[in-house]
This record gives sequence, structure tokens and C-alpha cells, in this order.
Amino acid sequence: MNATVYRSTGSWYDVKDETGQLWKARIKGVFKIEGLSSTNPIAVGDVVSMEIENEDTHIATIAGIHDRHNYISRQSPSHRRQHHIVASNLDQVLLVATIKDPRTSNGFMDRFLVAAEAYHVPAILLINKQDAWKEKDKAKFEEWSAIYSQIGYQIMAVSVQQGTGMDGLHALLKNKTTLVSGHSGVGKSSLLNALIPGFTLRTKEVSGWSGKGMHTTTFAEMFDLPDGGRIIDTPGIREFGIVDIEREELSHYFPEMRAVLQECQFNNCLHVNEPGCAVKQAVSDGSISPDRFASYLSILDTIKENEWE
Ligand SMILES: Nc1nc2c(ncn2[C@@H]2O[C@H](COP(=O)(O)OP(=O)(O)OP(=O)(O)O)[C@@H](O)[C@H]2O)c(=O)[nH]1
Ligand SMILES: [Zn+2]
Repeated sequence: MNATVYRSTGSWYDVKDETGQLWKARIKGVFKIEGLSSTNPIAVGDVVSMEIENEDTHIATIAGIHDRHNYISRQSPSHRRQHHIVASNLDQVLLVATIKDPRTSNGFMDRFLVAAEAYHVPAILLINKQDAWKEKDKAKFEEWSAIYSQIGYQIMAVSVQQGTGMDGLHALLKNKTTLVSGHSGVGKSSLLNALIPGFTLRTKEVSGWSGKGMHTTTFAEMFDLPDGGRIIDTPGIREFGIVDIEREELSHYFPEMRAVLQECQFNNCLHVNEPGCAVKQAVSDGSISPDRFASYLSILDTIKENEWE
């Protein structure tokens, strides 16, 4: 029987079978996913084949894993050469961001988009707290909207608190598996509460009193949407690592640069100060946003640093 992984807590997984029944499952045997050394053999979103161990207690064994369409991983903090798979089989990733209180930086959004490109997952930018915008904030949204929609990203404004823009969001999420991300304070919890019935309850249930304080789970968790579709929450994960990107390939993850870089004079052009650079030309004639180019240079810099570590 096939089942989908909804939650992972160490060696146990919550899986849902095709009839919608939940099971507590553990792995039988050894899993090795070729070409990738990961700290977790199974991740949220994985489709597994499951064998029932105990019908009454709903305990099952995971006997195999189906090929992943895609996945998002990050570098393991303790083992730099190993990856931790955050989630798999995603239709899209959604970044919750804000223009004020707090202001999400362009750099942060662009790093998210580069990661999404590198993992081949479509990305959506959801700009929350529209209700709090003054004229200059509206202007900022218009500016972002022009930049990002022109290069092919969905960007939309909402107020989770007031419910504005939520119809459009529901339409985007319907029947899709969407991983939701965002830094602290942007209203991600408020959003998930609005989308997922019982979200607060579920979160409380997985947290516990450890003696040192409430510990909240840092595992990704998947939830069903009432109208079809699934949401993956990644508590505690602030940013996906841009793992394994070479300096020479970074510009391929900026769609607007990808479109012109064949015209650079040198085919290994990094678009920094090489002569005959089509990307720099596009920045100066206004067809590539200077903010996006600044993000490119700043990410390029961090890749340079990594090489020396
Ligand atoms: N004005 C306004 N405030 C909002 C909106 N959505 C959420 N907030 C507020 O923003 C603050 C942060 O919201 P949370 O939902 O806790 O944000 P979070 O991103 O989960 O943040 P952490 O819990 O720190 O990870 C709260 O005070 C919310 O009431 C909105 O649409 N408009
Ligand atoms: Zn160039």
C-alpha cells in the first residue's frame, strides 16, 4: 500500500494511506538514495510503500520509497558535507514576506528565489500586512510587483488579518503541495491558522514541556487543505541553504540573467567586471533590475567565501 509522509519525529513517521488513514510508521531495512548523502532517509512529502504491522494500534513499516520528483534540502549544521532533506515532491514554494514591520530585504527574497530555481520548484511571493501600508509602502509593492512578475514569479499582496486577497491565494494553493516559508514576524503562523483548520491545536499537540521551556518542533509538517491541496510548514527553518552552487552557475538561477548571458563575450563570464558582459549591459540599459543584480553580486560573494572554508 502507498502512503505519504506527513510528519517525521526522529525514527517514527506519521504517514497517510490512500484512504486517508493515519499510521505511525518506521523504517525496515536500509535506505540509500543515490548521489546524495542525507542525514534523514525519509522526508515529509515522500511517497512510501507501507506494510501494516498492527491494525489496532495503527503501526506500520516503511518498506520502500518512491522516486522523488524534487526535494529541498539544507546543509546539516553539524556535518557540512551532509544534507538534511526538508521536504519532497513539492508543486511550489511560497515565501511570506512583508514591506514593513518587519521589512523583508530584497536580498533575502532573492536568495529564496535562487534556492527555488536551484531545486527546480516554482516560487510564489506573498506580501502580507497590506492593511498597514501607507502610500510609500504601496509604491514599494508596485515596484517589487513589476520586478518579480516581469521575470516570471507570482507575487501577490494580502492581509491575512483582514482577509483581503485570500481568494486569489486559495486559488493558487488548490490541489497543490506548497511549502510555506518566511522569517519571523511576517505572519506565517497567522496565515497557516487561516488556511488550516485546527492548525494551532496541531502545533500545541506536537510541542511539549521539556523542563527548560516549551520546545516546538523543528521538523517539517504537512497539512491537508479543506478544499484540496497540502501545505508544508517548516518551523525553525529560516532559510534553505543554497547548496552546491558553483559561482559560474549562479546567474543561471536568475531567470532574467539566464535570458541574456549567452551574449556575454566570455562563456565563463561572472558578470562582475568582464568586458563585453551582456548582463552588465542589461543592468545599465534598465532591463535588469539593479536590486536584483546587487543580490546576485552579494550571493556570488558568499559562494567565494565558502570556497575558503
Ligand atoms: N497588520 C497586520 N498584522 C499582521 C497580519 N498578519 C499577521 N500580523 C501580525 O504580525 C505579527 C506576527 O504574526 P505571526 O503570525 O506570529 O508571525 P510569524 O511569521 O509566524 O512569526 P513568528 O511566530 O515569530 O515565527 C502578529 O502580531 C500578527 O498579529 C496582517 O495581515 N496585518
Ligand atoms: Zn557577463
